[in-house]
Amino acid sequence: MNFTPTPLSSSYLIDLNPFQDERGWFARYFSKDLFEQIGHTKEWVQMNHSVTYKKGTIRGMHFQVKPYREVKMVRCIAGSVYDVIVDLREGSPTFLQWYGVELSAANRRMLYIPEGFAHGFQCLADNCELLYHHTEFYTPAAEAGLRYNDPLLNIAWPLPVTLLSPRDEKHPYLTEDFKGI
Ligand SMILES: Cc1cn([C@H]2C[C@H](O)[C@@H](COP(=O)(O)OP(=O)(O)O[C@H]3O[C@@H](C)C(=O)[C@@H](O)[C@H]3O)O2)c(=O)[nH]c1=O
Repeated sequence: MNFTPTPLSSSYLIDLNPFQDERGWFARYFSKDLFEQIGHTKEWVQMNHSVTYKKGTIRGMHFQVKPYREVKMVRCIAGSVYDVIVDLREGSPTFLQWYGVELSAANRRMLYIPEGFAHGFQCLADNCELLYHHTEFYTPAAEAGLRYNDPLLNIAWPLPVTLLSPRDEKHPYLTEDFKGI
């Protein structure tokens, strides 16, 4: 595995190093010792899988607030998505900056998302599948979200939006006095 820091501190793009032979390939995508080198010491307590049917659909932007903030690691195993994170850490030098990257079944990249970030993605193809690893349990009372099109974030989504969940249509817009999570 190769860990490449993104412009938002403590978040990483992770590339696999597959062993290839005539049968196919084999790759490790988590190893406690290697992840400790990037400061990851928590346990994954939940793993989720989503399928999104339609190109252009957005899911996000989601996060959990204290004391249920969580690290997430995401990986696309079918299709291709534009994956976006937003730094919501109070006092961070990159507060409210976003970073986007294509994750696909073909490039096998993963994104490591520290606590204090919002996360979302747009499907670049039909039938995209994502795997998520979480360090906290799903806690509906701690769930929160940002609007994908918040003018204070100005995220450059690559495609017109074809579908959003009713919940994602209703997240509040940020205000100038937002101090972070
Ligand atoms: C996120 C989540 C949802 N659910 C339930 C609640 C709801 O009935 C149904 C669908 O939930 P949602 O509409 O919130 O799913 P979705 O909009 O796909 O939420 C996901 O979005 C991406 C961007 C993320 O980063 C994920 O962590 C997660 O927040 O699944 C769980 O049981 N466990 C979970 O961990």
